[in-house]
Amino acid sequence: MQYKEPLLNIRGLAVGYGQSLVLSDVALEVPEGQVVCLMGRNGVGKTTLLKAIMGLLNPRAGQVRFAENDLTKWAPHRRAKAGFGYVPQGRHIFPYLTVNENLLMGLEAFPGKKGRPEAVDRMYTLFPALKLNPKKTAGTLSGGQQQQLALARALIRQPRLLLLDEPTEGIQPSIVQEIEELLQRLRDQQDTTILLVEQFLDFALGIADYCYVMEKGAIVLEGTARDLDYNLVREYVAV
Ligand SMILES: Nc1ncnc2c1ncn2[C@@H]1O[C@H](COP(=O)(O)OP(=O)(O)OP(=O)(O)O)[C@@H](O)[C@H]1O
Repeated sequence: MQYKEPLLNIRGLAVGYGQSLVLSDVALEVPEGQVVCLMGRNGVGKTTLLKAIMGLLNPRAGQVRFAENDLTKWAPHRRAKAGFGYVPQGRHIFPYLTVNENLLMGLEAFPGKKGRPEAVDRMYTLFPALKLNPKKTAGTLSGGQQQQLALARALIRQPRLLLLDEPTEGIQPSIVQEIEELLQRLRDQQDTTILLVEQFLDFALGIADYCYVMEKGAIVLEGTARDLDYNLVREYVAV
């Protein structure tokens, strides 16, 4: 059978800040249509890896391949156009803009995109809580609603690969469950491929097809969510 390259294919990635090297020789694959989760304690390098994948940090070695193209030297906006959607840690919504304006900002870099009202309506169908408050200033929403808005702003462009940095951080359990259901629906119905950074173990194992565990800038454990040793993963993730 012919080898099919995973949608996202990271090889030998080394990334650092100034003198310090944070990631070394990281290899990670995200097959099309799957949810892959990256876990690990605070400070092991998960956000650094997502930023390097998004093109916000330049790697010192290694390759980022997407849909069989080498994107390693591509700028972030070019990766976004190629189909990357990124929801950073801390959400980074525009607090002084309304919910509706935040959603439209998701399309801003894509002036040629037609069907804006349809795109916005699609997001309101996915996130009914946002539909209740389209004119509300985003900064006054609850943490859970802000997270939903950040997700919607990334999803409005229908990215082929969604990069999510700790979507459950600081969010109440009922909204965590809503986000879990949404990610499952995205994977199952819309065929969105997801790379999720997450420290909330039950959430991660509940949604992921495949998991990587990171320690001190290197992948130390990987496997399907079903086969991974729960207690061992917990040891790596527990503070
Ligand atoms: N802008 C920066 N300049 C210098 N060092 C940084 C910078 N950002 C992160 N680091 C360092 O890189 C290492 C990895 O940080 P990173 O944020 O990638 O970890 P993380 O696993 O995502 O942790 P967290 O869950 O706390 O976000 C840490 O030691 C951190 O202090």
